Amino acid sequence: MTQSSPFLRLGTRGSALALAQAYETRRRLAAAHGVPEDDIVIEIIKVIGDQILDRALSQAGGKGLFTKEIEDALLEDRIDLAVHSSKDLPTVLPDGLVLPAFLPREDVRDVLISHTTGGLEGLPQGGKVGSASLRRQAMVKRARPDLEVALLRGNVETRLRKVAEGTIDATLLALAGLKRLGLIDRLPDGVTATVIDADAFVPAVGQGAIAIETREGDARTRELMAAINEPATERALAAERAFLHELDGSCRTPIGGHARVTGDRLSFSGVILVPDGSEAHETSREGSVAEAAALGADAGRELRGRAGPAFFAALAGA
Ligand SMILES: NCc1[nH]cc(CCC(=O)O)c1CC(=O)O
Repeated sequence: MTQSSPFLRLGTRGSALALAQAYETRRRLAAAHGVPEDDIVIEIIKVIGDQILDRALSQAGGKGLFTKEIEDALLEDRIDLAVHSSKDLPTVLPDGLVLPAFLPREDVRDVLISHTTGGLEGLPQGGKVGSASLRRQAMVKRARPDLEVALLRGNVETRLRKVAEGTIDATLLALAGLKRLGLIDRLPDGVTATVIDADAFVPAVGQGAIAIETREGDARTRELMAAINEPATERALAAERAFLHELDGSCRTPIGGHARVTGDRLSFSGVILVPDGSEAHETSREGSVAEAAALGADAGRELRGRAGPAFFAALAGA
């Protein structure tokens, strides 16, 4: 095939993690359709979220900061598919875009990176935990009110280095990211990784799952994507994204949502917290995978009702 007509044009951010996900997607597509990997061209697209490193993204406009420029490229027909961390995707897509495939999910759990062993319980009294995630900050405060949480942004390697250098006592990262980067087995000297149970520390909606976005009207690409979709992950994401959609489109709510699919059954756990961890509301659902989105939405509505307007008003003013 000539360079002017590749089999597919794949768009991605340029971070090491984004590229690892793009390569995995390309590998699966090439294998599924019997084409050389070189026929799937990777276009690296700069996004605003990668350039804002000095403040919490929730303050900089929240969701969409990692996706806007890539979605523009899709809408303008400069690429055929975009590869995203599901976690970074808003629950409402721009008109004309769809998510026709989710790849088999990596481990959904968070990992505590620290000098000490014993996970969160092993951290020193009053220790400092760096994270840019409102969910992780609130869950840390809930488990250990004595700990100080500090904003820590930057890519995975930068965050690991901050712990290694002792600027902070610990940080939390997605195990999925560490695995995809091959970092889990070569952490900097002196730091330990402790995987945290997903029931105790509910992961972010979409954590560990790669989502493929395409134009709604591009039947060819959508059909090509169907070959790499994993239904169990797609169903889990339907539940989690419906839950998130009921509660927050803005990325300002500390929120966790996690669905597990076993055969045709789905179980879902969701939690919302206030940023200092002093208040939390949790719920769960069990049901058929066929009603994934309805289960997630119903769980979201329950928590919205239980938390009440004052909970959300306090977040908006935070
Ligand atoms: N917000 C950044 C981001 N988006 C997805 C991942 C990890 C990979 C994943 O969850 O699929 C990360 C880094 C992290 O949270 O440690």
